[in-house]
Amino acid sequence: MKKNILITGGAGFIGSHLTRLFINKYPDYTIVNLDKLTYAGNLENLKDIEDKPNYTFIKGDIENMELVKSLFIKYDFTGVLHCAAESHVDRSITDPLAFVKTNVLGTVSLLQVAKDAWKDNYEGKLFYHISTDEVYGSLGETGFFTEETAYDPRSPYSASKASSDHFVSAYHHTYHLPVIISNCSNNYGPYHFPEKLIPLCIHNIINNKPLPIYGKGLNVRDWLFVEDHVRAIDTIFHNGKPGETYNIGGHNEWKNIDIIKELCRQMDEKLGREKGTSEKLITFVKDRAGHDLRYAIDATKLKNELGWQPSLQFEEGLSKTIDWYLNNTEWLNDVTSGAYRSYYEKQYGI
Ligand SMILES: Cc1cn([C@H]2C[C@H](O)[C@@H](COP(=O)(O)OP(=O)(O)O[C@H]3O[C@H](C)C(=O)[C@H](O)[C@H]3O)O2)c(=O)[nH]c1=O
Repeated sequence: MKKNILITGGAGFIGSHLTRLFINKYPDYTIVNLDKLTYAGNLENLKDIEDKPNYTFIKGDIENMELVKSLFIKYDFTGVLHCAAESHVDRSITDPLAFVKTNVLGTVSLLQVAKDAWKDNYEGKLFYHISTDEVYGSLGETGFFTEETAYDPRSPYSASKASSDHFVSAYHHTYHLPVIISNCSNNYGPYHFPEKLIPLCIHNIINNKPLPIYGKGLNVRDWLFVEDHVRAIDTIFHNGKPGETYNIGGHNEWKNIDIIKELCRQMDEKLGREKGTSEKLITFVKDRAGHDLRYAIDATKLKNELGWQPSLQFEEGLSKTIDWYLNNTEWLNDVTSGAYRSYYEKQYGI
């Protein structure tokens, strides 16, 4: 069946994996990727699919309602997969307003355009918001987030995502816009911008730089391979129930210090370095302000209702991820040096 779908933030980490999956799996779909190409959005992430006939890239901001309206008119979208977001918690602590702008105002602008474009006939339409488990706040040493857990965001980043989730739900309740939200745990995998824990430490191990561990490294995250996440989004987009929320997680909890030790172990082996070499780079630094202790997802609803489960064991996913970075040092050097940005700045005039 033919569909025209708008993916926002398709040049980002999760967005590029999602775009690739949809382009390759659904040749009958027309996919329009609207991305502002901020520091974390990178067209190199989509090099392998950029010439596909069902793919179009538009450089632009989700807050630009005139632009988004014109795209709805031109492409007659039946679906929106909304990935565009500022995503780094540390950046949100130093610049909260940037997060309100993109994550809150950007999402509401998009909702408004979708509602206006679809208001005469919601049949077959879906606005899908890709969100985070951080909206639920922080867990103690036990328990899991379920879809019924009350929102309790604690960082400017999670507050902005919680707010955007609430707007998505509000458009459903007030205007009956068909929406779905999924809240996912920490992702890892290829094309992850090296400001986040895993790619940052891979980059630093390669370059023999310190591995900064906040506090004592005892905070816990539930890690999911990004390709498993986008498979879940695909399943939910096609089979989920409008108005519903789905939690997505890896059931794969690690203390930060343990995950970095595992990363060091694998990288010493792959780089042919003596055992214990990379661990010596571990450096405990000042803790993140308001650092959430633990996230863990109960993804039973997704498993029972839609049959999704993670496919990859963590050690294997981490090994695949490290191999990708070792084979793509040019990508890593470009995104850390700014060479890539200046190339696309010239190309797209930003
Ligand atoms: C960058 C960095 C992080 N950390 C700690 C902080 C966290 O406890 C853990 C992971 O940090 P990271 O910034 O990679 O990810 P989270 O803060 O958990 O948030 C991530 O996962 C959720 C679901 C999203 O929704 C966010 O968009 C995504 O960024 O390592 C360090 O100890 N050192 C460092 O240098």
